[in-house]
Amino acid sequence: MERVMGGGMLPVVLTSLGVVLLYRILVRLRKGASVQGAVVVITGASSGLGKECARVFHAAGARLVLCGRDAARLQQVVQELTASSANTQKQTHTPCTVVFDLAKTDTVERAAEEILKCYGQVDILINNAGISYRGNILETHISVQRDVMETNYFGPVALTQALLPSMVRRCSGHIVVISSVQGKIAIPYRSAYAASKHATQAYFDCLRAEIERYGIPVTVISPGYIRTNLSVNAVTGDGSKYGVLDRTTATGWDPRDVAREVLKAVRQRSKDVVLAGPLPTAAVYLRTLWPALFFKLMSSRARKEQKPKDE
Ligand SMILES: NC(=O)C1=CN([C@@H]2O[C@H](COP(=O)(O)OP(=O)(O)OC[C@H]3O[C@@H](n4cnc5c(N)ncnc54)[C@H](OP(=O)(O)O)[C@@H]3O)[C@@H](O)[C@H]2O)C=CC1
Ligand SMILES: CCCCCCCCCCCCCCCC(=O)OCC(=O)COP(=O)(O)O
Repeated sequence: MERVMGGGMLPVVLTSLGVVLLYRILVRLRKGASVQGAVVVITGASSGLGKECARVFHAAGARLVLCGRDAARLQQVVQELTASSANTQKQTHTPCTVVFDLAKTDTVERAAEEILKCYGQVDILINNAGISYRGNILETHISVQRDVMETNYFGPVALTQALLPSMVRRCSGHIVVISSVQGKIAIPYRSAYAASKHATQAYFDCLRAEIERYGIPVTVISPGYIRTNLSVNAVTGDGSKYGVLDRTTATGWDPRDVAREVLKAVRQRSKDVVLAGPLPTAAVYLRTLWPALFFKLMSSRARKEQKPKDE
C-alpha cells in the first residue's frame, strides 16, 4: 500500500517542483526586463520623487526626457546626471528636457510633439508630477478644487492621450502613473488632492483594460508619505502656498528607495503597487472590508485636526 502511495505521489511532487521552478524562472525573467536604451519620459523631474526616478533610470541606461515647468531646474538635473555618469561603467545617455505646464492642458499636445521629437518614440511614460492641498472644504474656493484636478488629473490624462497613439501604432510602450495611498482612501482636509488621485486610479484602471490588447501595460503606483517638498508646495483653500514641511512628509520614505521601487515595478510590468507602511496599507483594506469603521475613524481624525483651529 505504502509503495503504491509513494509511486503515485512522486509525479505529483515532481510536477509541483517543476511548476514552482518554472514560476521562479518566469519571475526572474520579468525582473530582468531591461530599461537600457529605453526612452523614458518623466514629468515633475525637477525635484522630489521625479528627480530620484531620473537618477535611477539614468543609471540603468535609459534615454530620458525630463519634464517640468522650470527650465533652469531641469538643466541642473541634467548636469547632475551627466556628472554622475563619469563614475559609471554602464552606457548612459544625456537627457533631453521639455518645459511645459501640465495644468495648461491645451499646451500639452504641443509638448507631446516635442517629447516625441527627442528620440522619435516613447517607451515608458512616467506621469509623476503633482501638487497637494491642505484645506477645509467649507473654506476652499472651487477654483482650487479645479486647479489641483488640472495638474494631477487632466494634465497626465492629456499627456497620456497625446502619446498613446504612437505607442499603439508600434504595439509597444508602458504607461506609469504615480498616484498615492490617497487614491485609494480619502482622508480629511485633503479633498482636492484625494479626489484627483481617486480619479487618476479610475482612469488608469480603465486604460489598462482597454490597451492590454496592444501589449502596453499600465502601472499605478500608490506611495505613502515620501520625504520631498510636496507639503511645502501644497496649495490651501484660498490658492496660497501652504509652505510647511509636515512631520509626516519629513519622516516619510526616502525618495530614492521609492524610485528604486518604481524601476522594479516597471521592469516587472506590475499593474498596481502600494508602497506604504502597515497602517496606511491596513487602512486601504479597512475602507473596503469595513467602511463604517473607516468612516468613523476619519470623522474622529477630522474633529481632532480641526480642534486647535476652532479653539
Ligand atoms: N511626497 C509624498 O509624500 C507623496 C507624493 N506622491 C506623489 O508623488 C509625485 C511627486 O511629488 P513629490 O516629488 O513628492 O513632490 P515635489 O513637490 O517635490 O515635486 C512635484 C513635481 O511636480 C512638478 N509639477 C508640479 N506642478 C506642475 C505642473 N503644473 N506642471 C508640470 N509640472 C508640475 C514640479 O515641477 P516644477 O515645479 O519644477 O514645475 C515638481 O518637479 C506627485 O504626484 C505626488 O502626488 C504620492 C504619495 C506621497
Ligand atoms: C485593522 C486596523 C486598521 C487601522 C486603520 C487605521 C486608520 C489609520 C488611518 C491612516 C491614514 C493614512 C493616510 C496616509 C496618507 C498618505 O500616505 O498619503 C500619501 C500622500 O500622498 C501624502 O500627501 P499629503 O499632501 O497628504 O502629505
